[in-house]
Amino acid sequence: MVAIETTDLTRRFGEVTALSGLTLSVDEGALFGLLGPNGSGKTTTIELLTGQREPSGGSATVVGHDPVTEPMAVKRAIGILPEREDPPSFLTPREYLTFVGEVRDLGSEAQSASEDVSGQRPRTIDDRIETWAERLEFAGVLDALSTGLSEGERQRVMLAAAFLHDPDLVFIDEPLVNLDPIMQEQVKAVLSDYCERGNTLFLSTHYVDVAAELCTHVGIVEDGELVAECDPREMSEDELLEYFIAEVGGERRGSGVAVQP
Ligand SMILES: Nc1ncnc2c1ncn2[C@@H]1O[C@H](COP(=O)(O)OP(=O)(O)OP(=O)(O)O)[C@@H](O)[C@H]1O
Repeated sequence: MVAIETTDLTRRFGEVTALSGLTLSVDEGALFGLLGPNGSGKTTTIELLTGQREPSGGSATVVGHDPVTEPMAVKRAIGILPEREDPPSFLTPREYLTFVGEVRDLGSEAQSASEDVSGQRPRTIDDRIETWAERLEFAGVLDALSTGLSEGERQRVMLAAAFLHDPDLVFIDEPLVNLDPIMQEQVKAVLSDYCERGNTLFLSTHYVDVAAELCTHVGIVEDGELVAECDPREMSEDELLEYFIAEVGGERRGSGVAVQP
């Protein structure tokens, strides 16, 4: 089954073509990585697929829904962590996640009986929050004001918010920014585990090593165009880096092509 399908998806901002004729298919259960240098159209793609922006041309289907005509159906079915999002500074992570849980209708009996990504069956929103806080190691700051959280702690709270309602499909724009190497490993394990359970992840990243290590399918974008697709499991990280460099212009550019420090 296909989770995401796009045909000639295009978005222009005045004179700038942020995305040009993207045609792509992502299977259910894939850990898909949209890999591209800065300004190549990754965030715009996520915005179009999640119904946050309308395309200038082309079409898309996300878990069977059109993000232009059925944005609310798409919103209900997915989780999302945009590139720059923080919990509100005057709320604690627990308060914020409780709010998200209420918005996601997790208080109802039917929802609270469902199995979450960890295979457990949390009964209440607070059980879910505790489970994610343990998994992503922010239990110690659950009741602290978010204004005092580190960048990495905020990122983990927002990750928990994206997964809280056990969606079948999650979009994450640059999943590992702001995380220390130990937390990166923890989050990678959560993401892989999520897909091994048959769910689908759509990541955007400009880090080749993230795509090489995590993804089952990579699409390389450059100047708003999909220039190549590959299975990173069939190549080493160095080979993917070489492939990427060859596809995005032949030279390694400090601003865009990157392996994490
Ligand atoms: N709201 C906007 N108004 C005008 N131009 C925009 C807007 N959003 C994006 N763009 C332009 O569209 C192009 C693609 O931007 P986008 O943010 O999708 O790239 P990206 O691959 O996510 O970049 P990065 O890795 O730096 O986040 C860029 O040239 C950007 O300047």
